[in-house]
Amino acid sequence: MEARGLVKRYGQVTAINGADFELRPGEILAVIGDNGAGKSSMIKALSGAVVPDEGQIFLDGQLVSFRSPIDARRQGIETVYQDLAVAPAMTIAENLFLGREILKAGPIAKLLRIVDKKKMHEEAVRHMQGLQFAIKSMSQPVETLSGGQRQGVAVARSAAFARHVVIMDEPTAALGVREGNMVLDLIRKVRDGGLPVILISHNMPHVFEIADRIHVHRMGQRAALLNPKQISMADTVSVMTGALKPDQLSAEMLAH
Ligand SMILES: Nc1ncnc2c1ncn2[C@@H]1O[C@H](COP(=O)(O)OP(=O)(O)OP(=O)(O)O)[C@@H](O)[C@H]1O
Repeated sequence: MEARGLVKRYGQVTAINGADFELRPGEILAVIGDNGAGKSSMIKALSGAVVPDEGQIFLDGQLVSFRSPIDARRQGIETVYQDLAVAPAMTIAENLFLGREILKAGPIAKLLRIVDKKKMHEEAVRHMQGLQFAIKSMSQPVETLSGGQRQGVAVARSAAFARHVVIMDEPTAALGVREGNMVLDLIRKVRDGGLPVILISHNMPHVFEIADRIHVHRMGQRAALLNPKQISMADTVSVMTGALKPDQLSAEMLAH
């Protein structure tokens, strides 16, 4: 996924100020930036939640434009939001297929929208096993799971339906250490399964643990693309706050 020169203004405020973006196949790209840097606005433009005033978005080299999140979803982009976006009273299997239920075969079943619970259950088991997600039963209501497991269900759902990109907005923010690590593992599995991941996070240790490249956002733009294997966390934070300019960094610290 690529974007060139994205702009979004809210009255006097320019939330996205000519931002470029690039996500490569098979990578986890972390997006970091101070509060108000415009990360969410850019991510919303990439996921159809905001229509940019200017700029272009490309998927596999093709120009695309999203009028809504549903539009972006149809084109293979799934987003996991930080606020544990699952339906607590429904089972894991039902949550995985929420809004995309598999209907039973035949015209009457289709007309009456009779869902094929057995098939959904089987598919859910297959998919969760593929992600090595340890759950006793897919018929368990999501409210009986821990916070980390719930977020795991949201991640698994996005991975099941995304064809191009999975976007995760602070997926570990509400979680404890062990649960956060579990979600990080799951994100790695999503990448290793072939889907590139955009991870918006304020959690530097998580970013450094998992990201292949780091997009630093500052004042509505991409300030730098960093190589987490070559730059320290302290220098990364300095780039984020503007204390360190990208041209003061060595070539290896920059990602290409
Ligand atoms: N719907 C809106 N209406 C008006 N101003 C907005 C709107 N959304 C964002 N902004 C403004 O745009 C700027 C960028 O906000 P944005 O939420 O994109 O930043 P952020 O980097 O995601 O911040 P945070 O890390 O705090 O979530 C801010 O000044 C914000 O007040």
